[in-house]
Amino acid sequence: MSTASGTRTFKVSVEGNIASGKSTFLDYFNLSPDVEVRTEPVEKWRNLHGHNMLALLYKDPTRWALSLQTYVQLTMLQMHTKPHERPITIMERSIFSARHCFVENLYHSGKMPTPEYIVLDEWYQWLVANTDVHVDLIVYLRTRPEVCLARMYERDRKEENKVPLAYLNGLHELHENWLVRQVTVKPPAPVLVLDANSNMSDMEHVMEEYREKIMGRS
Ligand SMILES: Cc1cc2cn([C@H]3C[C@H](O)[C@@H](CO)O3)c(=O)nc2[nH]1
Repeated sequence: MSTASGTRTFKVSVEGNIASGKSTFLDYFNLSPDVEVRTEPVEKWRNLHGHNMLALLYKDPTRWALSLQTYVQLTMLQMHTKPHERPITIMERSIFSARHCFVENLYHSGKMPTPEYIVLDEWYQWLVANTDVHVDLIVYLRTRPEVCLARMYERDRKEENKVPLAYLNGLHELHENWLVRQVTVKPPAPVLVLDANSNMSDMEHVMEEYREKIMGRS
């Protein structure tokens, strides 16, 4: 994918569980003029023409999982395909984690009926085959679910205030299967695994190292 000015864009997706530290990690890259950071469009999911799709999901997942995940898939596709202005684009999550982590988790935890799961997968398979959603590198912020649970409650996003550890455990295992064990589907790009359990502010040196790794690969 080339930028408007014609140079090739290096595309990175930062993956990880809920409250694994992605926003903090992305903040470190927001400083560089060569990097465009594209954060997860969670505000769109919280206000779709006045409807809070995220709140609806957590209130009644079986009723609303398809609606939210269909809209997530659209907003992630928009994030992948928006014209790239800078040599490096770093995205918060991707159409891939939408499908292989969040949709999979809802389905395998019995919150999404099989026909709805198949409809989402048909859309996903067509989009991946017919649009340019490629990424060149995945950075996986690897955490223990208990660490995410504590950070999630500390962040205190109102829709998430009843999300149980079991939900984070499910998402964790799916990230591990996808990005580390690679037993289910192969990741779409090489994976850099970063241990994100310690407090992000203690990780300045690690962030610096990763910034060099990512800038070096671009
Ligand atoms: C790609 C993708 C991200 C994503 C986030 N979420 C939820 C988890 C968090 O509570 C919130 C912000 O990441 O949205 C979801 O239900 N489905 C998703 N799919």
